[in-house]
Amino acid sequence: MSGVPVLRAEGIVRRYGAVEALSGASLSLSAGEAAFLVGSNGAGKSTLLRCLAGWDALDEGRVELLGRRFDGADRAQRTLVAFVPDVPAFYDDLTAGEHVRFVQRANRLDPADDLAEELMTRFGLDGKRDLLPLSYSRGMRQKLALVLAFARRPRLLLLDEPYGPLDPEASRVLSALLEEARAAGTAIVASCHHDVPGFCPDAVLRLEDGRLSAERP
Ligand SMILES: Nc1ncnc2c1ncn2[C@@H]1O[C@H](COP(=O)(O)OP(=O)(O)OP(=O)(O)O)[C@@H](O)[C@H]1O
Repeated sequence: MSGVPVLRAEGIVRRYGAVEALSGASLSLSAGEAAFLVGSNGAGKSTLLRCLAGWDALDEGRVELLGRRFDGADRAQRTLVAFVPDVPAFYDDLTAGEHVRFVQRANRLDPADDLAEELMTRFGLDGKRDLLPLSYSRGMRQKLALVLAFARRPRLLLLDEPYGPLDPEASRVLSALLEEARAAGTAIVASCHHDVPGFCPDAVLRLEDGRLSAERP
């Protein structure tokens, strides 16, 4: 499969009524490539990430995951993708630790694989596993969502404003995790309004008026 991009999007159009949020967005990312998605408020960043994740239907265009059309319907394909939206959602009645176990089971991860536990510790959540995410602060919920996403070792990682609510220490942890995921061959798209500490993307994707342009530093 070498040479086949992990993610390829061609001519994505997404409309909300009369508003055309995306007007033909195209991109391609290989294994181990990380792109930051930038653009002003309302430029369409969240919309693009939701379309790439298979959460929103496209009005036109096509998304391919490892060379196969992807629309979020196929379970096996879905296990390859992790998406952390701008406001992560959790089950009301499950503790943080139960979320971790649920994601491990749902994705058939090896129970002996303690990456999730290691991630909980790196984000300082190891003493908070018996609490409900509802009782977490916004930054703690973001950390838990990131733990659940990275623990799956996805081929494609999509992150909507992942640094937003994180404190400087947690931001450094996230940058280190992105670096490790990139080294392991994960393709990454993360929307960001600012430069972040400790991580330099391979490409910057700029959304303007629903159109996407790529800059490779
Ligand atoms: N559910 C919706 N219904 C109607 N319009 C929507 C919906 N979601 C997004 N839009 C519109 O689509 C456009 C793109 O919105 P989107 O949230 O993707 O932008 P964004 O770049 O993520 O913005 P921000 O930086 O503020 O998070 C905006 O004009 C927005 O008003």
